[in-house]
Amino acid sequence: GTGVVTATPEQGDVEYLSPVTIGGQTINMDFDSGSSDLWVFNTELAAGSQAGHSNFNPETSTTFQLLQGASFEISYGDGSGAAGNVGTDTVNIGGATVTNQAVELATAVSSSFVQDTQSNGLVGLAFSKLNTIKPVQQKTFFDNAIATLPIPVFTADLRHAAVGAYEFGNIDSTKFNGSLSWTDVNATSGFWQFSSQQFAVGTGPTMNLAGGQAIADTGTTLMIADPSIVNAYYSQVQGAVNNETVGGVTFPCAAQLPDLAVDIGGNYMATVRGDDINFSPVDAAGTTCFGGLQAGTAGGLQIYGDIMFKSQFVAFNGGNNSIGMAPHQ
Ligand SMILES: O=C(Cc1ccccc1)Nn1cnc2ccccc21
Repeated sequence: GTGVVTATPEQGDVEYLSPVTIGGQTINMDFDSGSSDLWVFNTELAAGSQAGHSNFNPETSTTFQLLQGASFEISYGDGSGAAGNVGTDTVNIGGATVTNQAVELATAVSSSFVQDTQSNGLVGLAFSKLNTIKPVQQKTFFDNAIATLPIPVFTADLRHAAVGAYEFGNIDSTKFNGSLSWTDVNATSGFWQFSSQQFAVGTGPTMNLAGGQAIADTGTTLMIADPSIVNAYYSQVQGAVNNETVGGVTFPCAAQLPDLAVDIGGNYMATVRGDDINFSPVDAAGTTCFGGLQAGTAGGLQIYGDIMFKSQFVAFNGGNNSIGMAPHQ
């Protein structure tokens, strides 16, 4: 069957939380198309780390089974991470159910996860080759569910400061304008990766980024793009500066922000709304704002995170490794 769950933004759209039922226990988790581990806060964690969180209790689940000798250890691009043991249990996401899903029980989590008490773990939705479980790598929820879904797809409908949805096994065409533009994905890296070699700032000319590559990553808050894109963009924003102290580009919160169009696989120019690139104030007075578009390393892999998803409905097709995109309805 299909599955649909709400995707509720935290304050400031830092991340989106969705309800996941593990062994009959419903826990709000962060769906992450940029990684491939399903790990959860749980009663094995130190009490100080559990505080404030919903903690899965493997002992009260009648379907949980420990995966003897298995462990995981994951670290993310922002330096955060988690590690622990592994079991299997029945995982139900909005009706889409997998009976023997690898459920990773963190025994150690980094402080940024402990502090974010609304998030109680991650559901990795990138390719299973990135799963960190040893000695035997395990499959993601989507990989396990795909054979039972009417169509081998999950979709992300993330909104600015509003409740959206993740859906498995169905494409809800009432959620986007026009038709989806489909692009082949190169799964070699384990990410939902595609070429992105052109961009345009506002009504300006289309510019080239030879060899540009990007991933669709719901687990990243911002949009990390090549410095050439970031410089071209903020050259059009009065008062934009590279602010070392806060660690990125800031500008006056009153600034008029142009849209940014980025190429998706040579088939489609995805327009990211300028408003969504005004991410958050950095000062109490709300005078200076932090950009939702920030620079990665020149020539590096670009990370199209939630800032892009707020403008684009995205379908991930695991049947033929492609991504479909269209503006939100
Ligand atoms: O790790 C990344 C991408 C990233 C961010 C910053 C610098 C370099 C690369 N995103 N991500 C994907 N899942 C995540 C989970 C937690 C934190 C970040 C997460």
